[in-house]
Amino acid sequence: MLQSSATNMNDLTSKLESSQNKIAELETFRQSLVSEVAVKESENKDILQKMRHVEQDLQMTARQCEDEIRLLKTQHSMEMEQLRMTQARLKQETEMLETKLRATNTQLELQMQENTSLRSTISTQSSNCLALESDNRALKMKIERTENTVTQCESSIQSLKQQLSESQLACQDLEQRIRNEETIRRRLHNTIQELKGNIRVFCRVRPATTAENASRAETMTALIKYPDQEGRDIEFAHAKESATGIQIEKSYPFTFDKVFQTTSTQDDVFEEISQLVQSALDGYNVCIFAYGQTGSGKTYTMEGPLSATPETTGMIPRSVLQIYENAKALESKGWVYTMEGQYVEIYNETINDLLGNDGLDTNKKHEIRHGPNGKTTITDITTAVLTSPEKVAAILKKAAHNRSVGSTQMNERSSRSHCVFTLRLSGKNSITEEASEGVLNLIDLAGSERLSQSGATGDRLKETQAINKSLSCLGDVIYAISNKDPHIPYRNSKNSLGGNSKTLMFVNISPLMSNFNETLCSLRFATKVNSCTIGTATKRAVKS
Ligand SMILES: Nc1ncnc2c1ncn2[C@@H]1O[C@H](COP(=O)(O)OP(=O)(O)OP(=O)(O)O)[C@@H](O)[C@H]1O
Repeated sequence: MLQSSATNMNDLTSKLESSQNKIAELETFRQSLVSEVAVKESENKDILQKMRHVEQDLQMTARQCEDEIRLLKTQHSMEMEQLRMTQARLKQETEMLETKLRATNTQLELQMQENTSLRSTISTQSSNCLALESDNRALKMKIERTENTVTQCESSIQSLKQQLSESQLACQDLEQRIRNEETIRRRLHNTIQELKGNIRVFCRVRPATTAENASRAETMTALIKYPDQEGRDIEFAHAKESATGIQIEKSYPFTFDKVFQTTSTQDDVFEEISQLVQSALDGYNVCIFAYGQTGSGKTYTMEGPLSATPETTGMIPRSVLQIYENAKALESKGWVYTMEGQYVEIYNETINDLLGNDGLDTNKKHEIRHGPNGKTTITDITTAVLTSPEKVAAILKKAAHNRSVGSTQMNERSSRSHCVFTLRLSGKNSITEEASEGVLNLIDLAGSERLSQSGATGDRLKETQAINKSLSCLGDVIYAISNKDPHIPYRNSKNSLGGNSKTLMFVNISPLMSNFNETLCSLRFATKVNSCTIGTATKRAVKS
């Protein structure tokens, strides 16, 4: 055991010795390290010293750099601003230039187009020029020829002037002859009118109205025939429609101076009366009146329908216009006319002034006066001097407005009054020293229907009785004149006729079967009137 401990001791001693050696080595190494650390520390100090220097340098450099950078940045931003401004200016300039370029391009295109058209114009013009040059040559030749003709013409003008002065003398001579012939024409025209007889009768059949055509009962028109070519005959037949067809029960033939069928126009009718109207200008008393039952077309014939057109206007406006135009035309032959118009309504045997200012003044009394010179006048009545066609139209309008229009079962727009339009014409011829005084009476009579037919009662019955009385007086006057009765009952009726009138009666008839009996009465009365010869109308003697 001791042995082992000694061994261990040895071991430990050797170990201690090696450890001490190692410690010595380590001490040596530590000392070398300390010296080395000292060296390093001094180096480190140097380095730190250097680093501080470097740091200071760096800081200085950094500051300098920052200053430089700031400066550069300022410079840069200024340069950038300048650059932006330059860029904007450049952009603007570019845009302007582009716009200019576009305009220039358009102009260029236009110029090119113009150029092309100018080129073609130039080529056309040059070919035209060639043609003109040749025309010019031809014209020059023509001018030469014309100059020759002008010389010839001048000499013929001279001879024509000579002829003209001879013709003017002949013309004056012819004008004098025309004036003489106008006097002869008047005389001949009136002789013809006189030869035709004083009371002439024209029959007019009105067409069925639209309302009548629409109603079945009214559509039944009577059978009317116009057998002759001259338009003077009318045959009125009572017809019955049965299974075997239309059977004529009885036929009634009549003859008048003229028969106007349903298709006749206002123009056709006026053509036939215009000559008679002319007589008033030549100094005659002309009387045209329309007779017939209510709704037979008297007002249509004399005045025209309510809203008349130039085609449908009636005999009164047409006559006045014709007289006005003829009087104007006669001015060149030395005639100067004054025309005065009166328009009255005879209602219930009372005369009303249709041209009065404040509508119808029914309280104002008017009387008919027959003067010793054959002139018939009405007291206190408005007289309109007609100086223009407009004045004529205005008085006709005023009269239509004032006219009293009533209604019966027969016709809605039934007129229960007689209407008398009087036109007095005084003419003087300063060349021939002739003078004339004529009167034109245009009368739209009240409906002639019999009492039983009209269905009138009360005031209407009184009106119808007055109408019938005045119309029967009209018949009395006509018969008395035709029988050369010394007592002519003029004063029986306010609308009596003068024996020195050239008279025309329209008998207006309805085409309806329902009016058959009334139509027959009218046609029979008209036949009696037509058979009257009441002597020759005389021109009013006027001292010039
Ligand atoms: N020739 C014609 N052509 C067309 N229509 C007509 C004709 N004649 C008359 N008429 C029409 O027949 C109707 C009756 O005519 P109008 O009023 O002229 O009758 P009238 O005899 O004057 O009646 P009244 O006695 O009541 O005055 C009206 O509607 C009118 O327009």
